[in-house]
Amino acid sequence: NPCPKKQVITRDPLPLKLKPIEINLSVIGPYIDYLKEKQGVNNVFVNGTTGESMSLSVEERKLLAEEWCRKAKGKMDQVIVHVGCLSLKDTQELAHHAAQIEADGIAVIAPSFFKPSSADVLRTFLQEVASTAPTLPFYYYHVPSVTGVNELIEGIEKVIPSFRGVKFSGSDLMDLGQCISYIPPHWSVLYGIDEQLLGALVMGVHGAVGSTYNYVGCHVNKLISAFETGDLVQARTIQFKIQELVSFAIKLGFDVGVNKQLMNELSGLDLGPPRLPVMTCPAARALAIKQKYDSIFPE
Ligand SMILES: CC(=O)N[C@@H]([C@@H](O)[C@H](O)[C@H](O)CO)[C@@H](O)CC(=O)C(=O)O
Repeated sequence: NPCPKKQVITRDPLPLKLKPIEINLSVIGPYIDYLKEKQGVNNVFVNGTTGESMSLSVEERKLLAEEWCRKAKGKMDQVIVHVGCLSLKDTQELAHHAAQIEADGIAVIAPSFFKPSSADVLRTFLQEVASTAPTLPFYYYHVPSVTGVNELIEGIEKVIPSFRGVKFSGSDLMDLGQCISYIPPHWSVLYGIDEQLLGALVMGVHGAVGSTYNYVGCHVNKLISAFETGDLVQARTIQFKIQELVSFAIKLGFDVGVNKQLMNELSGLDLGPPRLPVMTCPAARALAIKQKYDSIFPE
């Protein structure tokens, strides 16, 4: 019988939301205060992965970047605005805008639908973007699935004089080490895998950009200080705690939507839900991760 009478539906029904979730600029100011005062975070990287940039319109990204820059003035050391889009024109428009609003730097990820066919092609894409904001420090947002970083950065300063470093979101320590050993002293490599930052610090990264720093920022600052003073036992202890939290979350299902909910719960601010196709985190999952957080990092 091709048409069974009974069907068992085991999936949770998807929420039917016809209108996209709107951005809420009013929470940015209070969120900056929370990051600074409660997490000891003094630099922000906005409109990246955690900020769901790829789900936002160019206009929305401009409004968000503007508000971050305005509210962070005098409070944060740096606001780096990620401006990468699938379209070169949109990326250029956002880069130009970031310069107008006096962001401290821009970062660009490689387009991921029509992927650049070689490092040379990607370098040309980045060069075209950088030329629209030539005075802004420029960071390449490296996600290894798109292209190798080392072939890309070799000689890049000749075509992008404003090049200042890489946001490195790969786990290959050989690739990372070669990137760090290549770069001049005025560039930075910012590491993007929170659960293995300590390994990257040993390799020589200069900083870290990560989603979990929204709520473990204060602990990561202690990890970095412990590393810098040579207290590896303490640095490892903190790193292992972060690993415990992340692996617990991954087992339950960890994505940008879950992160967003954790930011809500742990900041105490109403930052709202994510936008489709990122799904809102089920309440039970957020609660379980929050309880785990509280047990790993008691007040
Ligand atoms: C793929 C991804 O979202 N990576 C995160 C990490 O912080 C990641 O969530 C964390 O290491 C847990 O795996 C960040 O690198 C993303 C990030 O910094 C950004 O918002 O641009």
